[in-house]
Parts: sequence; structure tokens; C-alpha cells
Amino acid sequence: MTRALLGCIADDFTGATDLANNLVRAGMRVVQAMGVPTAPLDAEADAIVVALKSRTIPKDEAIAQSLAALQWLKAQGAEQIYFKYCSTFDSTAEGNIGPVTDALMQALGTDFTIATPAFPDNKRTVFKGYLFVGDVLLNESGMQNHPLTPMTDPNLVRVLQAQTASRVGLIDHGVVAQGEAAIRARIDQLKAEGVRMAVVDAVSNADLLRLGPALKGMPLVTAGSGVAIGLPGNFGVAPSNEAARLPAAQGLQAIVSGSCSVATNQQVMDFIKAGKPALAIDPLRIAAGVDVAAEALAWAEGHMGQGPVLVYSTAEPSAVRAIQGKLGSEKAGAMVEDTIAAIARGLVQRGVRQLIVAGGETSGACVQALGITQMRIGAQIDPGVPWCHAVAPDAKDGLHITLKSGNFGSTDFFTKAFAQLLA
Ligand SMILES: Nc1ncnc2c1ncn2[C@@H]1O[C@H](COP(=O)(O)OP(=O)(O)O)[C@@H](O)[C@H]1O
Ligand SMILES: O=C(O)[C@@H](O)C(=O)COP(=O)(O)O
Repeated sequence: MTRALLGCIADDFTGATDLANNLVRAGMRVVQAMGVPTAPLDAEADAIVVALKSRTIPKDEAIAQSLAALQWLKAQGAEQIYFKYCSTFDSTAEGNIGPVTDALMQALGTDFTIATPAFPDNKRTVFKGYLFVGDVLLNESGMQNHPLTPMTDPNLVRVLQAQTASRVGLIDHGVVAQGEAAIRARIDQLKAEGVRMAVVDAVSNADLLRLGPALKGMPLVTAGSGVAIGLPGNFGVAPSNEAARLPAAQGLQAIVSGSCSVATNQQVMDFIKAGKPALAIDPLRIAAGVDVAAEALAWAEGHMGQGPVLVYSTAEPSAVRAIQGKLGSEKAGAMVEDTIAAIARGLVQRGVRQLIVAGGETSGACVQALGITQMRIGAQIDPGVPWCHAVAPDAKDGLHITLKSGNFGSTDFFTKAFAQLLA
């Protein structure tokens, strides 16, 4: 039976592999479970990441799922809990970051935690509580147009405060730069002032590595994946490449993309411009009752022998807005996710064994449709995106799969990822 030191709850599936990737690179053996398992996992691990699809669901459901994950992780012996959310702090008007954090704090009987989505390797930095994506503030980064979680305020203290009755404070960069003792002193000061959640500034990996030791013994940490680089040392684990070995790749190659994020739009364009086979699916035709999945699979069958094929609903913000205006954003999202998930399953049934899925919600839908319950984490393709290996009912021989967060990956990601598997 697995006895994990660190128990992680991720609010989406790409985010879960992102976190697992950082933990693996820091030397931890990690098992990722899809949803809350019903039994102990049969694998050795230093950390277990439970992947939920709770980012955009109603807050009461997100709380219930997160508490179930917590209970299971505690039963596996987890000494510290890590609630992972997006490096762009993706939230709906209801939350769910604040409400889930409150519920986890209450269940753990703790009165203080931190919150920081900082992930400098992917250019997410927090300064004076403001979140930057690259050189611009969050609300100028394209995230203001996200189909499900538009982010229009870059001040995380304000964003989090709007989601919770707990008092929210800030551990600013001047404190973080001084290291563990100063951070601990600031935490004591904030607690004395009645603050229960503190946004933490971090603009570099050095900041995160300074933060790590100050979090030793904190029952709950809430963060993007960046904070993970500073935690394994607290458990006596050192960086290594050993944890990232996967079986050799085989089979056909495909990409499915339901992400409409800026980076994915560029990656889709790059693949099309290279003259590779790509098929766009139209949400309005799905809504009209056309069997778009069957059409896409018939198209893919004609192209798959020659190299990777791409099926995508990825579109620019104006096109997404037009679709949402006609169908409603939730209905459009769910219909597209269901269709792409059916396509992913059909592709695997037709021999695809190297699959890229782009988009967090899309990944959740695909992994569920594929019936994948557990994944091993392999080598990083780009920061935050590793290859993973899983066994599925339609791929009993095993499948390489990568769940690409919308805004992660270089422009040539769809080509580069397959080349890396060959290397
Ligand atoms: N053309 C489109 N029009 C409207 N909604 C879309 C379209 N394509 C995808 N979607 C929906 O947008 C959402 C994208 O979210 P997600 O998969 O998490 O991508 P990302 O990781 O980029 O945020 C999904 O619910 C998806 O079904
Ligand atoms: O932290 C991150 O940015 C990612 O791990 C993540 O959660 C991204 O979510 P999507 O953009 O919805 O894929």
C-alpha cells in the first residue's frame, strides 16, 4: 500500500499533471489518481495527486469532492495537504478557491494557510499581491476572455477576499526575500491580526525555494504548481531524474484540443501552417444534432497512418463569444467537451497510443471518457507539461498521454512533444 507524505488535491486534470511534474522533478515518486479512489493505491509514492474536475462546478459540489479527496489522502497517511489551482488563479464568481480553502481548513482544524499561484518557470509571478503573466497583469493577458473563468482583476488579495469570509492578507516580496525566519515571523504577525489566508509574493524560483522551508509543518498549503519545488526538501527528498522513466512509446499519434487559450490558438495555427492534417469542429453543428464525433473519426482514419492528426474546437475570443451568445457558455462548453471526449476515445479505439489533449476542462472530459483512473508521470515536455503513461480499457497495452494546460507550451508543442517520445 502507498504511504504518501504529501497529499495533493488538484482542481483540474492538467493542473494535476503540472503539479505532479514539479514534484517528480524535485525527486518525489508521484502517483496521480483521477477522481477520489475507492481503495488504497497499489504503488509506492512520496506524493499522491488526486485530480478533480472542480474548478468550475457549483461551489458546494467542489467542496464535497475536495473533502472526500482530503479524507482519502489522510487515510493514506498524508502529512501535509496541497490544494492546487491554476497559475492564473482561475475562478468563477462563486469561487471555488476561497470556499474550498475554507472547507479544507475547517476539516484540518487549522487557522492559517497561504495562497500563491506563482510559477516563474511559466512566467507567472506575484508582486505586491498582483499577478503577472509574462510582462502584463493577469487581466491583460488574454485570461480576461477565458470562456469559463474570465479573470478581470489582477489583485489576488481582492480576488480571494471576494470568495471568502476569512480575512485575507499579504506576505510581500520584501519579507519573502529575507527567507524562512522572516516569513515565519510575518505569518505569526498576520495570525495575530486575525488573517487566515495570506497571498505570497514570488517572482523567481529562488523565492519559492526560500518559501518552502517556512511551510514545513503547515497542515494545508494552497498554490499553483510552483510552490511544489520547495516542499520535497522538507521531507528529506532531493531532485533526481529517476522518478520520470516511462515505457517506450508505440502506436498512432493524435491531438485533440478544446482549449481556446492564447497559447493553444498559436499551437493550432503552427500545426496547420506546417501543412499537417487538422480538422476544426463547429459547436453549432453539434448543437444542431449532427454526429460531429463520427465525422471527425472518419476523417482521422484517412490521415492517421502518416503522422499526427489534430481535431480542434480551438477558436479566437470573438468566435467563442459568438458561439456562447447563441448556445450559452456552459452549454457550449459541455457539448464541445463531450464531443472531443468521444473523439479521443474513438481515436484510442482506432490505435492511437500517443495522445495530446489541450485544455484543462477538455482533459478532464477526455480522461473520464477514456476510463483512465491512474497515471504515471514521465519527463517534462515544457514547463508544467509532462508525458504521462496510463492503462485504459481501450488501451490495455498502455497509452502515452499528455494533458496540456491551455496557456502552457511553446508554439511548436504539437510537433515537439511527439519528437521527444522518439528520442
Ligand atoms: N469554439 C468554442 N466555442 C465555445 N466554447 C468552446 C469552444 N471550444 C472549446 N470550448 C469550451 O471552452 C472551454 C475551454 O476550457 P479548457 O478545456 O479548460 O481550456 P483551457 O485550458 O484553455 O482553459 C471548454 O469547456 C470547451 O468545451
Ligand atoms: O497552473 C496552471 O496554470 C495549470 O496547471 C492549470 O491548471 C491550467 O489550467 P487550464 O488552462 O484550464 O488547462
